[in-house]
Amino acid sequence: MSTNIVVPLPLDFESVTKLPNSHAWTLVTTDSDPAATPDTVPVVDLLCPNAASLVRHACETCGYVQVTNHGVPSDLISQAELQTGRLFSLPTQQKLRTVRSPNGLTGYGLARISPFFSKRMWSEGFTIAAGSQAEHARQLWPHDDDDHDHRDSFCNVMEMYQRGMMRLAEKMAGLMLGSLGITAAHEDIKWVKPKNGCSNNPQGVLQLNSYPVCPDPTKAMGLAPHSDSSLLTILHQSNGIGGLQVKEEGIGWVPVHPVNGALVVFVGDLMHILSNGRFNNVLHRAVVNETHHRVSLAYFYGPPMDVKISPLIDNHDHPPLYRPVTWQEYLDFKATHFNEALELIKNDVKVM
Ligand SMILES: O=C(O)CCC(=O)C(=O)O
Ligand SMILES: [Fe+2]
Repeated sequence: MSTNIVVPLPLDFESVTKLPNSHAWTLVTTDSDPAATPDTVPVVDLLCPNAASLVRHACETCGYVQVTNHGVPSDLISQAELQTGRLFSLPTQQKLRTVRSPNGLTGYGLARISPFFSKRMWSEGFTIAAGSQAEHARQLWPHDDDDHDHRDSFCNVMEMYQRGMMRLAEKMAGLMLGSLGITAAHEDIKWVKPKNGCSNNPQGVLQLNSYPVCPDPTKAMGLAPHSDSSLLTILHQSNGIGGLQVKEEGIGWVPVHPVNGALVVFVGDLMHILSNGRFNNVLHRAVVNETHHRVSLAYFYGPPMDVKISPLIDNHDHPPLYRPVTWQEYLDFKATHFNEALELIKNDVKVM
Protein backbone atom coordinates (compact mmCIF):
# COMPACT_ATOMS: atom_id res chain seq x y z
CA MET A 1 0.00 0.00 0.00
CA SER A 2 1.39 3.41 -0.84
CA THR A 3 0.79 6.57 1.15
CA ASN A 4 0.03 9.61 -0.90
CA ILE A 5 1.60 12.74 0.53
CA VAL A 6 -0.39 15.74 -0.61
CA VAL A 7 1.83 18.50 -1.98
CA PRO A 8 0.23 21.94 -1.55
CA LEU A 9 0.15 23.59 -4.97
CA PRO A 10 0.24 27.19 -6.13
CA LEU A 11 -3.14 28.73 -6.86
CA ASP A 12 -4.46 28.77 -10.42
CA PHE A 13 -4.01 32.56 -10.33
CA GLU A 14 -5.87 33.26 -13.56
CA SER A 15 -9.04 31.69 -12.25
CA VAL A 16 -9.41 34.01 -9.24
CA THR A 17 -10.71 37.55 -9.34
CA LYS A 18 -10.74 38.21 -5.58
CA LEU A 19 -7.97 37.61 -3.08
CA PRO A 20 -8.92 34.37 -1.28
CA ASN A 21 -8.80 34.42 2.51
CA SER A 22 -6.03 31.80 2.34
CA HIS A 23 -3.84 34.48 0.70
CA ALA A 24 -4.93 37.53 2.73
CA TRP A 25 -2.14 38.69 5.08
CA THR A 26 -2.30 41.43 7.63
CA LEU A 27 0.39 44.10 7.94
CA VAL A 28 1.82 43.86 4.45
CA THR A 29 1.81 47.40 3.16
CA THR A 30 0.99 48.96 6.50
CA ASP A 31 4.36 47.84 7.87
CA SER A 32 6.30 49.58 5.11
CA ASP A 33 6.41 53.27 4.41
CA PRO A 34 5.94 53.79 0.66
CA ALA A 35 8.06 56.93 0.92
CA ALA A 36 10.91 55.12 2.69
CA THR A 37 14.18 55.37 0.85
CA PRO A 38 17.26 53.34 1.58
CA ASP A 39 20.03 55.11 3.48
CA THR A 40 22.29 54.48 0.50
CA VAL A 41 21.68 52.80 -2.83
CA PRO A 42 24.67 50.51 -3.13
CA VAL A 43 25.53 50.29 -6.83
CA VAL A 44 29.08 49.16 -7.61
CA ASP A 45 30.74 49.09 -11.02
CA LEU A 46 32.84 45.92 -10.92
CA LEU A 47 35.41 47.50 -13.26
CA CYS A 48 36.03 50.30 -10.78
CA PRO A 49 39.50 50.02 -9.17
CA ASN A 50 38.11 50.20 -5.64
CA ALA A 51 35.23 47.78 -6.29
CA ALA A 52 36.39 45.45 -3.49
CA SER A 53 36.21 48.03 -0.74
CA LEU A 54 32.87 49.36 -2.01
CA VAL A 55 31.49 45.81 -2.06
CA ARG A 56 32.79 45.20 1.46
CA HIS A 57 31.15 48.38 2.74
CA ALA A 58 27.84 47.44 1.09
CA CYS A 59 27.98 43.89 2.51
CA GLU A 60 28.74 45.16 6.02
CA THR A 61 26.00 47.78 6.02
CA CYS A 62 23.17 46.94 3.59
CA GLY A 63 23.83 43.22 3.11
CA TYR A 64 23.36 43.52 -0.64
CA VAL A 65 24.85 45.34 -3.57
CA GLN A 66 23.68 46.07 -7.12
CA VAL A 67 26.57 45.34 -9.50
CA THR A 68 27.12 46.72 -12.99
CA ASN A 69 29.75 45.68 -15.55
CA HIS A 70 29.32 42.18 -14.15
CA GLY A 71 30.20 40.39 -17.37
CA VAL A 72 26.88 38.58 -17.90
CA PRO A 73 25.62 39.64 -21.37
CA SER A 74 22.42 41.69 -21.15
CA ASP A 75 21.01 39.70 -24.05
CA LEU A 76 21.39 36.45 -22.09
CA ILE A 77 19.63 38.00 -19.10
CA SER A 78 16.75 39.20 -21.31
CA GLN A 79 16.48 35.74 -22.90
CA ALA A 80 16.38 34.08 -19.49
CA GLU A 81 13.67 36.49 -18.34
CA LEU A 82 11.70 35.83 -21.52
CA GLN A 83 11.92 32.05 -21.06
CA THR A 84 10.88 32.45 -17.43
CA GLY A 85 7.82 34.49 -18.40
CA ARG A 86 6.96 31.91 -21.06
CA LEU A 87 7.26 29.03 -18.62
CA PHE A 88 4.95 30.61 -16.06
CA SER A 89 2.37 31.59 -18.65
CA LEU A 90 1.83 27.93 -19.59
CA PRO A 91 -1.53 26.48 -18.51
CA THR A 92 -1.50 25.33 -14.89
CA GLN A 93 -2.06 21.70 -15.88
CA GLN A 94 1.07 21.78 -18.00
CA LYS A 95 3.19 23.31 -15.22
CA LEU A 96 1.88 20.72 -12.77
CA ARG A 97 3.58 17.96 -14.79
CA THR A 98 6.83 19.12 -13.23
CA VAL A 99 5.54 19.57 -9.71
CA ARG A 100 8.24 19.33 -7.03
CA SER A 101 7.99 16.16 -4.96
CA PRO A 102 7.67 16.55 -1.16
CA ASN A 103 11.38 16.02 -0.54
CA GLY A 104 12.56 17.05 -3.97
CA LEU A 105 14.61 20.09 -4.88
CA THR A 106 13.64 20.85 -8.46
CA GLY A 107 10.48 21.60 -10.41
CA TYR A 108 7.33 23.67 -10.03
CA GLY A 109 5.77 24.60 -6.71
CA LEU A 110 5.14 26.95 -3.83
CA ALA A 111 7.90 28.98 -2.24
CA ARG A 112 10.01 26.61 -0.17
CA ILE A 113 9.45 28.73 2.96
CA SER A 114 5.64 28.34 2.72
CA PRO A 115 5.29 25.80 5.56
CA PHE A 116 6.44 28.44 8.07
CA PHE A 117 3.49 30.72 7.38
CA SER A 118 -0.21 30.24 7.94
CA LYS A 119 -1.10 32.32 4.89
CA ARG A 120 -0.19 31.46 1.31
CA MET A 121 2.07 33.63 -0.81
CA TRP A 122 1.03 35.24 -4.08
CA SER A 123 3.72 33.54 -6.12
CA GLU A 124 4.81 30.38 -7.85
CA GLY A 125 8.31 29.07 -8.35
CA PHE A 126 10.36 26.75 -10.51
CA THR A 127 13.69 25.38 -9.31
CA ILE A 128 16.52 24.16 -11.54
CA ALA A 129 19.61 22.35 -10.26
CA ALA A 130 22.28 20.05 -11.63
CA GLY A 131 20.97 20.08 -15.20
CA SER A 132 17.33 19.35 -14.20
CA GLN A 133 16.08 21.70 -16.93
CA ALA A 134 16.42 18.91 -19.52
CA GLU A 135 14.10 16.48 -17.75
CA HIS A 136 11.58 19.15 -16.79
CA ALA A 137 11.52 20.56 -20.31
CA ARG A 138 10.65 17.10 -21.65
CA GLN A 139 7.74 16.94 -19.19
CA LEU A 140 6.55 20.44 -20.06
CA TRP A 141 6.76 20.03 -23.82
CA PRO A 142 6.50 16.30 -24.57
CA HIS A 143 5.06 16.35 -28.10
CA ASP A 144 5.46 17.78 -31.55
CA ASP A 145 7.96 19.93 -33.43
CA ASP A 146 6.79 23.14 -31.85
CA ASP A 147 7.44 21.55 -28.50
CA HIS A 148 10.95 20.69 -29.59
CA ASP A 149 11.66 24.35 -30.28
CA HIS A 150 10.35 25.41 -26.88
CA ARG A 151 12.25 22.65 -25.18
CA ASP A 152 15.56 23.43 -26.86
CA SER A 153 15.40 27.14 -26.41
CA PHE A 154 14.40 26.80 -22.74
CA CYS A 155 17.21 24.34 -22.05
CA ASN A 156 19.89 26.26 -23.94
CA VAL A 157 19.09 29.59 -22.36
CA MET A 158 18.83 28.18 -18.83
CA GLU A 159 22.09 26.29 -19.25
CA MET A 160 23.96 29.36 -20.48
CA TYR A 161 22.40 31.54 -17.81
CA GLN A 162 23.53 29.17 -15.06
CA ARG A 163 27.05 29.14 -16.49
CA GLY A 164 27.13 32.95 -16.53
CA MET A 165 25.80 33.05 -12.98
CA MET A 166 28.39 30.57 -11.72
CA ARG A 167 31.21 32.66 -13.20
CA LEU A 168 29.86 35.84 -11.64
CA ALA A 169 29.22 34.10 -8.31
CA GLU A 170 32.84 32.94 -8.19
CA LYS A 171 33.98 36.46 -8.98
CA MET A 172 31.75 37.93 -6.26
CA ALA A 173 32.78 35.33 -3.68
CA GLY A 174 36.46 36.10 -4.42
CA LEU A 175 35.80 39.84 -4.18
CA MET A 176 33.81 39.63 -0.96
CA LEU A 177 36.24 37.32 0.81
CA GLY A 178 39.28 39.11 -0.64
CA SER A 179 37.92 42.38 0.73
CA LEU A 180 38.18 40.82 4.20
CA GLY A 181 41.76 39.73 3.56
CA ILE A 182 40.81 36.10 2.88
CA THR A 183 42.35 35.02 -0.42
CA ALA A 184 41.74 31.93 -2.56
CA ALA A 185 45.07 30.58 -1.26
CA HIS A 186 43.41 30.05 2.15
CA GLU A 187 43.15 26.29 2.68
CA ASP A 188 39.50 26.51 3.81
CA ILE A 189 38.17 28.20 0.66
CA LYS A 190 40.21 26.49 -2.06
CA TRP A 191 36.89 25.24 -3.48
CA VAL A 192 35.96 28.79 -4.63
CA LYS A 193 38.34 28.32 -7.55
CA PRO A 194 38.41 24.56 -8.16
CA LYS A 195 41.00 23.11 -10.51
CA ASN A 196 39.80 21.52 -13.77
CA GLY A 197 38.58 17.98 -13.24
CA CYS A 198 38.09 18.53 -9.51
CA SER A 199 34.90 16.87 -8.29
CA ASN A 200 34.56 19.11 -5.26
CA ASN A 201 32.83 22.00 -6.98
CA PRO A 202 30.70 24.86 -5.67
CA GLN A 203 26.99 24.37 -6.28
CA GLY A 204 24.38 26.58 -7.87
CA VAL A 205 20.60 26.43 -7.74
CA LEU A 206 18.47 28.60 -10.02
CA GLN A 207 15.11 29.68 -8.62
CA LEU A 208 12.64 31.25 -11.06
CA ASN A 209 9.95 33.26 -9.27
CA SER A 210 6.65 34.47 -10.69
CA TYR A 211 4.37 37.03 -9.04
CA PRO A 212 1.12 37.22 -11.01
CA VAL A 213 -1.00 40.37 -11.15
CA CYS A 214 -2.85 40.53 -7.84
CA PRO A 215 -6.41 41.75 -7.20
CA ASP A 216 -5.49 43.16 -3.76
CA PRO A 217 -1.75 43.73 -3.36
CA THR A 218 -2.18 45.61 -0.06
CA LYS A 219 -3.11 42.33 1.62
CA ALA A 220 -1.00 39.90 -0.39
CA MET A 221 2.61 38.79 0.13
CA GLY A 222 4.71 37.73 -2.84
CA LEU A 223 7.54 36.17 -0.87
CA ALA A 224 7.64 36.42 2.92
CA PRO A 225 10.64 37.85 4.81
CA HIS A 226 13.69 35.60 4.79
CA SER A 227 17.43 35.60 4.41
CA ASP A 228 18.98 33.28 1.83
CA SER A 229 20.72 30.08 2.98
CA SER A 230 23.39 30.44 0.28
CA LEU A 231 26.85 31.98 0.40
CA LEU A 232 25.55 34.62 -1.93
CA THR A 233 22.56 35.04 -4.22
CA ILE A 234 22.48 36.82 -7.58
CA LEU A 235 19.07 38.22 -8.41
CA HIS A 236 17.70 39.58 -11.64
CA GLN A 237 14.34 41.30 -11.33
CA SER A 238 12.10 42.43 -14.20
CA ASN A 239 13.11 45.86 -15.38
CA GLY A 240 10.82 48.65 -14.32
CA ILE A 241 8.69 46.45 -12.04
CA GLY A 242 9.59 46.88 -8.41
CA GLY A 243 8.65 44.44 -5.67
CA LEU A 244 11.84 43.55 -3.85
CA GLN A 245 12.21 45.08 -0.38
CA VAL A 246 14.96 44.82 2.24
CA LYS A 247 14.69 45.34 5.99
CA GLU A 248 16.87 48.25 7.05
CA GLU A 249 17.82 48.74 10.71
CA GLY A 250 15.93 51.66 12.16
CA ILE A 251 14.01 52.36 8.93
CA GLY A 252 11.91 49.28 8.13
CA TRP A 253 11.10 47.81 4.73
CA VAL A 254 12.61 49.76 1.87
CA PRO A 255 12.30 49.04 -1.85
CA VAL A 256 15.22 47.89 -3.97
CA HIS A 257 14.34 49.41 -7.31
CA PRO A 258 15.69 47.61 -10.36
CA VAL A 259 18.73 49.44 -11.76
CA ASN A 260 19.09 49.10 -15.52
CA GLY A 261 21.83 46.59 -16.37
CA ALA A 262 22.55 45.76 -12.72
CA LEU A 263 22.21 42.47 -10.85
CA VAL A 264 21.46 42.38 -7.13
CA VAL A 265 23.89 40.34 -5.02
CA PHE A 266 22.72 39.34 -1.54
CA VAL A 267 24.93 38.22 1.32
CA GLY A 268 23.65 34.74 2.24
CA ASP A 269 23.68 33.07 5.66
CA LEU A 270 26.83 31.06 4.86
CA MET A 271 28.74 34.22 3.89
CA HIS A 272 27.58 35.77 7.15
CA ILE A 273 29.08 32.74 8.93
CA LEU A 274 32.36 32.84 6.91
CA SER A 275 32.75 36.54 7.67
CA ASN A 276 32.14 35.81 11.37
CA GLY A 277 29.07 38.02 11.38
CA ARG A 278 30.68 41.02 9.65
CA PHE A 279 28.59 40.71 6.50
CA ASN A 280 24.88 41.29 6.94
CA ASN A 281 22.64 38.46 5.67
CA VAL A 282 19.86 40.92 5.04
CA LEU A 283 16.18 40.04 5.47
CA HIS A 284 14.27 40.62 2.26
CA ARG A 285 10.85 39.95 0.79
CA ALA A 286 8.83 40.55 -2.38
CA VAL A 287 5.54 42.41 -2.59
CA VAL A 288 3.14 42.27 -5.53
CA ASN A 289 1.15 44.69 -7.64
CA GLU A 290 -2.16 45.08 -9.42
CA THR A 291 -1.02 45.71 -12.97
CA HIS A 292 2.17 43.87 -13.85
CA HIS A 293 3.22 40.25 -13.79
CA ARG A 294 6.68 40.31 -12.21
CA VAL A 295 9.34 37.63 -12.51
CA SER A 296 12.69 37.32 -10.80
CA LEU A 297 15.58 34.90 -11.26
CA ALA A 298 17.54 34.07 -8.12
CA TYR A 299 20.79 32.09 -8.38
CA PHE A 300 21.84 30.62 -5.05
CA TYR A 301 25.57 29.91 -4.89
CA GLY A 302 27.02 27.69 -2.21
CA PRO A 303 30.05 25.57 -1.38
CA PRO A 304 30.46 21.90 -2.36
CA MET A 305 27.92 20.00 -0.27
CA ASP A 306 30.46 18.27 1.99
CA VAL A 307 32.63 21.31 2.78
CA LYS A 308 32.38 22.65 6.34
CA ILE A 309 31.84 26.39 6.49
CA SER A 310 33.15 28.14 9.57
CA PRO A 311 34.15 31.69 10.46
CA LEU A 312 37.47 32.58 8.85
CA ILE A 313 38.12 35.72 10.81
CA ASP A 314 38.94 34.62 14.29
CA ASN A 315 41.29 36.30 16.62
CA HIS A 316 41.24 37.12 20.30
CA ASP A 317 38.97 40.12 19.82
CA HIS A 318 36.53 38.23 17.66
CA PRO A 319 36.25 34.56 18.57
CA PRO A 320 34.31 32.47 16.04
CA LEU A 321 30.59 33.14 16.43
CA TYR A 322 29.39 29.95 14.72
CA ARG A 323 30.08 26.23 14.68
CA PRO A 324 31.30 24.63 11.42
CA VAL A 325 28.44 23.48 9.21
CA THR A 326 28.05 22.07 5.69
CA TRP A 327 25.54 23.62 3.29
CA GLN A 328 23.40 20.48 3.51
CA GLU A 329 23.44 20.50 7.33
CA TYR A 330 22.53 24.17 7.31
CA LEU A 331 19.68 23.63 4.83
CA ASP A 332 18.31 20.85 7.05
CA PHE A 333 18.50 23.22 10.03
CA LYS A 334 16.79 25.95 8.11
CA ALA A 335 14.06 23.57 6.94
CA THR A 336 13.20 22.95 10.59
CA HIS A 337 13.99 26.25 12.29
CA PHE A 338 13.76 28.78 9.43
CA ASN A 339 14.90 32.26 10.53
CA GLU A 340 16.12 30.91 13.90
CA ALA A 341 18.62 28.55 12.27
CA LEU A 342 21.64 30.85 12.62
CA GLU A 343 21.01 31.51 16.31
CA LEU A 344 21.00 27.78 16.92
CA ILE A 345 24.46 27.17 15.46
CA LYS A 346 26.03 30.01 17.46
CA ASN A 347 28.98 29.13 19.63
CA ASP A 348 28.60 30.00 23.23
CA VAL A 349 30.73 33.11 23.03
CA LYS A 350 31.72 34.18 26.54
CA VAL A 351 31.70 37.90 26.98
CA MET A 352 34.51 38.77 29.44
O1 LIG B 1 11.66 38.14 -6.22
C1 LIG B 1 12.43 38.75 -5.53
O2 LIG B 1 12.69 39.94 -5.70
C2 LIG B 1 13.11 38.07 -4.36
C3 LIG B 1 13.37 36.61 -4.57
C4 LIG B 1 14.09 35.98 -3.42
O3 LIG B 1 14.37 36.61 -2.44
C5 LIG B 1 14.44 34.54 -3.45
O4 LIG B 1 14.10 33.84 -4.42
O5 LIG B 1 15.08 34.09 -2.48
FE1 LIG C 1 15.77 35.51 -1.17
